[in-house]
Amino acid sequence: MKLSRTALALQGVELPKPPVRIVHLGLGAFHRAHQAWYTQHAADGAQWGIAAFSIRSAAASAALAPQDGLSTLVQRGVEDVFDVLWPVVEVGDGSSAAGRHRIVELLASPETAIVSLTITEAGYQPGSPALELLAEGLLARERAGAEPISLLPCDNLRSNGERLRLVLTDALRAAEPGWLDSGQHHFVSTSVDRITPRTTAADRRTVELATGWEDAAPVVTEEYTSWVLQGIESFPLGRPHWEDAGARFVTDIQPWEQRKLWMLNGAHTFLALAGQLRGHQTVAEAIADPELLAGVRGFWAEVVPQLPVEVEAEAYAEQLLDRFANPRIEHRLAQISQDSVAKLQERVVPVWLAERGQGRSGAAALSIVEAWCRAMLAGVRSVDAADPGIDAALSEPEPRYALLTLVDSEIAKESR
Ligand SMILES: NC(=O)c1ccc[n+]([C@@H]2O[C@H](COP(=O)([O-])OP(=O)(O)OC[C@H]3O[C@@H](n4cnc5c(N)ncnc54)[C@H](O)[C@@H]3O)[C@@H](O)[C@H]2O)c1
Ligand SMILES: O=P(O)(O)OC[C@@H](O)[C@@H](O)[C@H](O)[C@H](O)CO
Repeated sequence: MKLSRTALALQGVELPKPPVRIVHLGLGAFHRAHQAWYTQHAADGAQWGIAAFSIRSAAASAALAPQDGLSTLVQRGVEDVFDVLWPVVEVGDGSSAAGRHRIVELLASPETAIVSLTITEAGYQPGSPALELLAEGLLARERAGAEPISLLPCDNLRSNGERLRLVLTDALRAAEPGWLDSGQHHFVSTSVDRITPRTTAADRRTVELATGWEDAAPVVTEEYTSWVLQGIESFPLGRPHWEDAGARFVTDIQPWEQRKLWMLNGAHTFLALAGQLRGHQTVAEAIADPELLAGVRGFWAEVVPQLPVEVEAEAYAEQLLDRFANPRIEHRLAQISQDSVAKLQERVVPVWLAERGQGRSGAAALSIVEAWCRAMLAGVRSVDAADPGIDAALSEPEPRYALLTLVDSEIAKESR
């Protein structure tokens, strides 16, 4: 049996089908494992339907449309726990004319209260299709006279709400000078955490064997999840009560996002580069390598003193070791090694600067940047927005110095 609302209804399983109040851009695995999961587990979740759109490729929407937006969530701890995710009630292909038209229509609708995004870090670059769609939709909303909306970026970026506000203001400036500067919309910074690797054919088979239904796009994730949001007052049109599922609202997100971005994502970036250099393929393999484990621990020892006690960074580090070592989560290093230059600048260089500023060496942070250099010199490459700069640096007489300069000129000078 193929998974769909009709097929489940025939088996006596009636799932909620709430009206669309949330529009999501970036219909990947993570959105379903995280924001859709929180919505499903909010006490009032059955009032909040999500219309979710793929932006870059039609594959996710093509797989989920025949399933009425349903997908199976596999929470992979010691055992697998299977659940059907139902908050996504509509899916579309934002790369098609019809999909784009529907996104703009929904953004202009007074019923829409929230726009959330998982468009990868690249999606926040000027000119990205997601930003252009968002700009078009918000202008249509303005013309329709609908109320201001809440925008909720869920990508691994520092101050992602503010970042979105800035890039969107730029995107709108040409069309309507100064319009978005009036700040009538609400940009909510969020720190999101749940390791969700790309779904494999083996995962699809596992779901079919366990549940009896065929799901073209299940999602496999870990048990751990966390969602920290800044701006409880930023939802004038309402929101699901995500706190019921453990979401936490804070007044200052910075230490939380630093904990997550520096400790988890910084360590992932290191493991992805140094791990591939040492012939590993997954995070679990890499963290089992004593040399890499020592590198991660050394980096965390530099991060922890930079964070306030209330974020419990030491306890988070211990949890991370278990999460990274989970052999049942097959998180491939090649998936997480893209765009390393920008990631090092955001996740590792600030730790080095803070350590130096406090009179210490920052040696562990520096050794991560050096591992990246070694990877580039050894030809261990992934797609990177900085590729032209990397290629140019590699052909310099002093390639190591040129590579380090690309990441941070101070680091380059220090390690000359
Ligand atoms: N997977 C995780 O463990 C995880 C955890 C925390 C945060 N995130 C964030 O979520 C993002 C998506 O992760 P995922 O696992 O769902 O990936 P995915 O590959 O399953 O989906 C990515 C989605 O982003 C869209 N996209 C890709 N490049 C884009 C671009 N340049 N502009 C606009 N849209 C673009 C794709 O069309 C797709 O819908 C990550 O980049 C990260 O910022 C992921
Ligand atoms: O492309 P990145 O480095 O931003 O993210 C890759 C993984 O590190 C990331 O998806 C983590 O699994 C996630 O951030 C866990 O919450």
